[in-house]
Amino acid sequence: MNRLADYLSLHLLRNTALRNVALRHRLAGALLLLALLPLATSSLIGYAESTAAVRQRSGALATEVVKLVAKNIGLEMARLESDSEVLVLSDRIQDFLGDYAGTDEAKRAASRLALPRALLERYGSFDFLNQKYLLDRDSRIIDAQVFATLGDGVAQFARRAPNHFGRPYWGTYDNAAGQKSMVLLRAIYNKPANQLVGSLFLGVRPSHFAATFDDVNLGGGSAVFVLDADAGKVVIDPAERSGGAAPAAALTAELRRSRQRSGLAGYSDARQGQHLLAYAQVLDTSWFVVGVIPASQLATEAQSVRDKNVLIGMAALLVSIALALILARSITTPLASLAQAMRGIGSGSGGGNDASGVTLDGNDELTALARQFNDMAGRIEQHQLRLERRVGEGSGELAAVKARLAARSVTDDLTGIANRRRFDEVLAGELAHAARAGVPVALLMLDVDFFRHYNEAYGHRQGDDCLRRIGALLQSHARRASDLAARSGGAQFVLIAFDTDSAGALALGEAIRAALEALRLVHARSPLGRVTASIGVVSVVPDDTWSFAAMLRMADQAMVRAKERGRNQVVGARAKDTA
Ligand SMILES: Nc1nc2c(ncn2[C@@H]2O[C@H](COP(=O)(O)OP(=O)(O)OP(=O)(O)O)[C@@H](O)[C@H]2O)c(=O)[nH]1
Repeated sequence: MNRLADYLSLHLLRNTALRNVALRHRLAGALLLLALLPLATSSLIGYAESTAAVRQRSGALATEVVKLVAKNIGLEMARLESDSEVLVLSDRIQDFLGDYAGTDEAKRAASRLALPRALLERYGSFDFLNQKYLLDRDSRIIDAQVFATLGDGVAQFARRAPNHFGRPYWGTYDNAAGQKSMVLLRAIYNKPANQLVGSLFLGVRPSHFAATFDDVNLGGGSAVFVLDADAGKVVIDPAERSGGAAPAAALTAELRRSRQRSGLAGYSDARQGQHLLAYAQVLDTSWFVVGVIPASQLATEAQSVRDKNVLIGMAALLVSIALALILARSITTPLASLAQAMRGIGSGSGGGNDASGVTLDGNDELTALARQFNDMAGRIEQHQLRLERRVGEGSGELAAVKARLAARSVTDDLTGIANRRRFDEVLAGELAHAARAGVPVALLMLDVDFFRHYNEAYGHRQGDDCLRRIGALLQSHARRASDLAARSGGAQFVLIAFDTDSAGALALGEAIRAALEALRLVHARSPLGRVTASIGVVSVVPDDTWSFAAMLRMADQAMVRAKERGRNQVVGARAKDTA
């Protein structure tokens, strides 16, 4: 897994734009992604669920509310029922109804007058009852004052009312004058005979029930009312809106379809759009308490939940951006100072901003790295100092060695005076110099006489000593800085004398010869009895045509002639020697 991650991050992305993005931006991006992914996911889920949650919560609430309203209406109805029961079971009403059902015309007439009065005495003070009648066995109103049309309507209502198994029946009734009533219809039996003697018709104003829930509110745009599913119309509406609280037909269809006593449904209204519908049946009636909430209101509530979510999300995003930046900088800043310190080492200006190197507080890997780096920088610095010291010492030694080598390359090992190489260099230089200056330069060539015999007679070591003494002698005759005495090979020496003409050169040669002879170095095998030398001398004012080799040849020829003439003498070069 790690290897795969390494491969993806280091190799696959090597040449992509990502590798060109600064480290702190990449780190911040990674941290942001970590923070954003769960945030975005939860926001999406929250967004999707908020509508459903609001709908469910509102629906549950509305269902509870309508159930409560239905229960309260039911309780009020039960109160009216029990009150009416007390009335119809009273001896007075029972007796009057018994008389009315009898055959005694006088009693019938008296009870016809007494029954409405008894009813009025009982219910006359209740405003909410807009109709109160006692009906005979044939459902005719027992009241001579009542108009025929009204009487017919009530009689029809009573006859059509379903048998309610001895319990009161509740229905709705609109009379000819346009009055709406919630009607309690109670059958009255003669107690002793258990015989149906008539019924009680009590019309309750809808507003009486409406008062039990007119302050119930399910939110803006919503409505609570009572619908008669049998009649397909709104029967109690506290708001008393014109045209009904809602399209009764659509709601009725929905209630009939669901066949539940209470529940939640949706319905669509072409005029007002989508609605949520909560309903609860009033016990033992075809009435339903209905709560209607427009979907637009739910959407508004859901939107406010979402707005809150978005606000919280934005705040969390800002916090995570700030944290990501802080975290990224906490990594990249120490790295940057490490990199700067490394650049410092690379350019030779030290391990850090100051002598103590990189200073990082903390206990993390970067601090450990900085500590190791400081150690390493310190060691490198020590090492560098040691190296510099050794190079310094070495360069002194080297210069001495070089000087020694240089000196050795131009010095004759045996005699310590200049060697043939040095002689060649100097002679060439002097010739050029003299040519420029237009002055003579002289060359003396000295060869020790019978030296082979000397070696043979005294040994090679003494021969060396002899050569050393001759070298020193010659050196002592090189008086000017530009003069040079050199051993040109074997028992042969040369002397260059600048600005010296032929006469001067001959005189110098003679001085050398005499000085050697004056040393009185015994040479038994020489006819001369001591160490002597033959010297060839040449002096020229050189021009560009003069070569070094030609001058050597002339001196050599002069020296050979000195040998031929008997040795131990100085001979000057002749003009023909130049040929
Ligand atoms: N001891 C010693 N002898 C050397 C050295 N270099 C050359 N010789 C000897 O010097 C001698 C030079 O001999 P030549 O110049 O040929 O002849 P010569 O015996 O000097 O006689 P003439 O030059 O004819 O007078 C040789 O015997 C060499 O061996 C040296 O460094 N030390």
